[in-house]
Amino acid sequence: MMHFNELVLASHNAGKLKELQAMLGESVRVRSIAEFTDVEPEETGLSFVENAILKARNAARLSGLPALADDSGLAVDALGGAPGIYSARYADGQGDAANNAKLLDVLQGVPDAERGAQFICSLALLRHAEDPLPILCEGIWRGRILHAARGEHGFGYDPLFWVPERDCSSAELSPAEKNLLSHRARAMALLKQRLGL
Ligand SMILES: O=c1nc[nH]c2c1ncn2[C@H]1C[C@H](O)[C@@H](COP(=O)(O)OP(=O)(O)OP(=O)(O)O)O1
Ligand SMILES: [Mg+2]
Repeated sequence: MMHFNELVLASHNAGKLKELQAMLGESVRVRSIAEFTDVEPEETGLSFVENAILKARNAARLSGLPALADDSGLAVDALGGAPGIYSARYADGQGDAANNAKLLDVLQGVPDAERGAQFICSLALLRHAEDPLPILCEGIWRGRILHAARGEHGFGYDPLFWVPERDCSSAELSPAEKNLLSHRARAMALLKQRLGL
């Protein structure tokens, strides 16, 4: 079991930060990496876990605090798991709307039965920048890619992600409900267990 008073969240994504903060609740004082830098580290890893460690290590180094990073993305069955770790960069850095437009375009004509997909979240917590044994947790959320965007909540690919257990898109879920079901919620539940929170 491990206790901190404070940790830094190593993400520059406002949607993610909101969700992670809500899930951590009052259990720990959360600082943002934005207090320490505007520069985003290059995500050079070939797996979610490598990128999560890289981002957490960078944040721990810059802040001197324990650091939690989230590397996540969408893996589409019909695309062999793409965009995967490249989800944020799918449309060459043009942002969420362009990423979603590209995904719809690439999946044009693919029938529902072949539109299965999953969100993946890899969390890495480093107690300090040289921590040789990061705490690693992951979560997966299965769904399917819609034919058009639905809903206004969330961020990223949420408007295109059909949630079978709720019969709506991820962007139609309330923030509280998404935070009970999502890949990030599952990974965070495991992390909280590991930390005794
Ligand atoms: O719950 C989610 N709902 C919708 N989309 C999501 C979700 N979770 C991840 N995603 C998408 C957004 C982005 O296209 C990619 C994450 O990329 P990823 O590099 O981990 O995050 P990021 O660059 O936005 O922020 P940062 O690296 O500073 O944490 O997957
Ligand atoms: Mg990123």
